[in-house]
Amino acid sequence: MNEAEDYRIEHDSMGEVRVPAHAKWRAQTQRAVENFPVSGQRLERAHIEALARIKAAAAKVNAELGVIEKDRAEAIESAAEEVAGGRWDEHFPVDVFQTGSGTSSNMNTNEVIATLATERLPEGREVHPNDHVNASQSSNDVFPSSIHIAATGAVTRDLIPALDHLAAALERKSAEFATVVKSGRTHLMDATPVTLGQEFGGYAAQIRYGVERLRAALPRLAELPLGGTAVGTGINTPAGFSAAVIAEVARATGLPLTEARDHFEAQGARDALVETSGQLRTVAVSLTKIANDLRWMSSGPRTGLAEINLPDLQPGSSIMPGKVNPVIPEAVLMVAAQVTGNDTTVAVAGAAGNFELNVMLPVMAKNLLESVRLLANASRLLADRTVDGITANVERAREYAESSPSVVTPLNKYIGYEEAAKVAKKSLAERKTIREVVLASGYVERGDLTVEQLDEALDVLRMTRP
Ligand SMILES: O=C(O)C[C@H](O)C(=O)O
Repeated sequence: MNEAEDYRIEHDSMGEVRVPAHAKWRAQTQRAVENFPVSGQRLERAHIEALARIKAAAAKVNAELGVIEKDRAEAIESAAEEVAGGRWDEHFPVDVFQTGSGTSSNMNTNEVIATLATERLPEGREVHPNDHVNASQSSNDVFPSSIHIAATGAVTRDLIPALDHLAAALERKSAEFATVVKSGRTHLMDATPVTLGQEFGGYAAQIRYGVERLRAALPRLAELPLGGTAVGTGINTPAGFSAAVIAEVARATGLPLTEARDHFEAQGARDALVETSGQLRTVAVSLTKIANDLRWMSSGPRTGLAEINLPDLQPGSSIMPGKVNPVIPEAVLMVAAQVTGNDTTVAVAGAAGNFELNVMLPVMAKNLLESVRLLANASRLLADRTVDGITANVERAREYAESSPSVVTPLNKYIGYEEAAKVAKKSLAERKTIREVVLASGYVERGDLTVEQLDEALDVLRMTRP
């Protein structure tokens, strides 16, 4: 710490440490602050809350099981509630890139709560960070449990509602654009017609499936290793502790948390975090496809596709007057890139478990929780600031659909694929419509099809509902 700063002396099992006078944390946190000045990034708010919820529940159950005294337990519970509520976040200074088990953050939580709890008790009645706040626990079960709690909360309360919101916005546009016919594109080349409504319906389904994917991962994400303590065996934990603490945290948070079915899987591996991150990556991939389609369809206004208009949100250029850019889809694309990168980090970290513990836990937490937050915010912005305000350039979209050489496709059944290909090429070479070429090429006279059949076959809206 800074020499000029006011300090007090704290102790831990390694000796004395100078701690800033104002700090609620103690010696082990201070050592971690000095050992890990790496990124300047701290635990996410939801993560601190989850740690504190575990400490409150553990204190209650420890008192019920006779592990700690009632007055200390009540003081810990009350202090932990305040920490959970966010009042003491600035007293969580430890960098994310720290000890791989999260011991420094677990001890940071123990120390802050011990200080706050001691302040609530009569003079001389101390609360010890290890003996009381951490009683019946280890970082190895508490810290991963806190990640699972925070992630379950963030996925169910932030991300899934945000994705539902985006899907609903896309579904409204799908209905609004049900009869707006446009050229389909495959390989970025003109294909047979679709409606804009069909495209938006597809986007909505992508997002709905993303929600299904996340819900499918939730039962495993919500399984907690709590009670396994150091290596999954539950050493130093009284019988019944694990189930009772998890039930208490589930009650306090309203989340569907359960005890790990296998405490050795739950302690040695973090596969459920990897799985959830993979589902987040799929959502990011869906958003990338949607954002890119919106950018292409709104490109122009003169020299691009210009089939749709996105709402004008801000001047796009510092030098080109009047230019407006698709800024929200661009932000969404960057979020998706970040989430994809975060997923790689989570996967690499997830693969790094050895024997009874994974020691890349804080970085998994940071990346997973950041991905959830970014995706939730980006989905809401995309819905509210872009999708809701999209309008269609109906005429232009129809013009493209009608001029696509691929509208010749329904003629296959009358004149065969090879003749139809000749018609398509001729229409392009001679800059004529398919209809004009068919009429000029004698197919009607030869009895291959009637003019009525030709008009019906070339009806672009009909082609979208064969
Ligand atoms: O901090 C703990 O409770 C355990 C630590 O992570 C360890 O296994 O060395």
